[in-house]
Amino acid sequence: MKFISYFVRESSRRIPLILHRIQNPVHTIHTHRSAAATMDTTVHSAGISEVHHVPMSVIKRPIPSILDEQKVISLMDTINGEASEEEVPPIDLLWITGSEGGQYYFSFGGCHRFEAYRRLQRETIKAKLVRSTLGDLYHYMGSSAPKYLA
Ligand SMILES: Nc1ncnc2c1ncn2[C@@H]1O[C@H](COP(=O)(O)OP(=O)(O)OP(=O)(O)O)[C@@H](O)[C@H]1O
Repeated sequence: MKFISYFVRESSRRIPLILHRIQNPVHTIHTHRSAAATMDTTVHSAGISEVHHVPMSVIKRPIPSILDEQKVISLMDTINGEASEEEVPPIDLLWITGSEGGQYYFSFGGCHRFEAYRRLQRETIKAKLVRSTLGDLYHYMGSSAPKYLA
């Protein structure tokens, strides 16, 4: 019994240490899957387990959000709580490589979570990166999709 509890404790310590650097400016991947991250996936990110800490400054949100103020405030409280932040799942980002090699991160959903992280002046937000193409962006933006990526 003592051995089992030692093993469980040691394993759970190791999980958050699985950190890698993949590319700038998205520095880290972790494969730790919280209950929220596991259960609260979208159709786009259902097969993606890696969660990245993506700098807020690199995320493009071309469509303005319509926000429920109470929900933003409630999310800010949850995110600020040391124990409760895990209850907020990662947002999805469309990750597009431009024709000249630049990396672009577009966000369409996750409006309330993004706004809560923004108001809290967090430098990064938890996100799943959904590999996407300019064609995918056209689905969201039609002809307003940025031409500089093509
Ligand atoms: N205090 C809270 N208020 C609202 N959602 C919370 C809160 N704490 C944790 N959550 C979780 O955060 C997620 C919020 O996702 P939700 O789809 O409701 O909003 P959003 O994606 O940020 O905004 P939108 O759907 O408008 O784009 C849910 O998975 C919810 O369970």
